[in-house]
Amino acid sequence: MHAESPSPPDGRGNAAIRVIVGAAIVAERKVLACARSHPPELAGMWEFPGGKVEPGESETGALVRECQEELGVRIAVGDRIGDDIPLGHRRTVLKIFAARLVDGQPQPLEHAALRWLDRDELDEVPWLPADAPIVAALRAGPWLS
Ligand SMILES: Nc1nc2c([nH]c(=O)n2[C@H]2C[C@H](O)[C@@H](COP(=O)(O)OP(=O)(O)OP(=O)(O)O)O2)c(=O)[nH]1
Repeated sequence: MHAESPSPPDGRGNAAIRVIVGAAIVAERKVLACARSHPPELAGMWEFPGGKVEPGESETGALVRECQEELGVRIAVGDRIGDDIPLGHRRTVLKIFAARLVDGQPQPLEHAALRWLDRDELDEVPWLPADAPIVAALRAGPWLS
């Protein structure tokens, strides 16, 4: 028996940390918001496209893959927005990156709906609760101005 030490906030040196990456895709001063279609308890809540970083994958690589799978687009990944966000599940963090479209127009291949939101529209959709600090950072920061 041993006491577990707290997870380091950035996951460095701890392979057990699960990272979920999300893309704040910005175009013409608007950010792309996506309505989840599953699981039932999350359906209808809005998020940034993304998902789990798979073993052996970089965070950027995972984000590019997820946006291709979910939206049918190629993105270029930019700077981090906000800090690591601990999720409810043990040892899971959410990291959001700014991104821009390189090829294609987003299609809701896995989501129930997509919306481009300008700064004044950010509160018009029910975001997943964990995304609140990112939405606040988008409102306060340079990305949508
Ligand atoms: N993609 C994404 N997930 C988010 C956000 N905010 C947030 O709390 N989450 C949570 C919801 C889910 O519990 C988890 C992501 O799981 P997921 O099901 O989208 O990941 P995935 O596509 O790799 O999973 P899978 O369906 O392939 O099993 O992170 C967000 O803005 N974007």
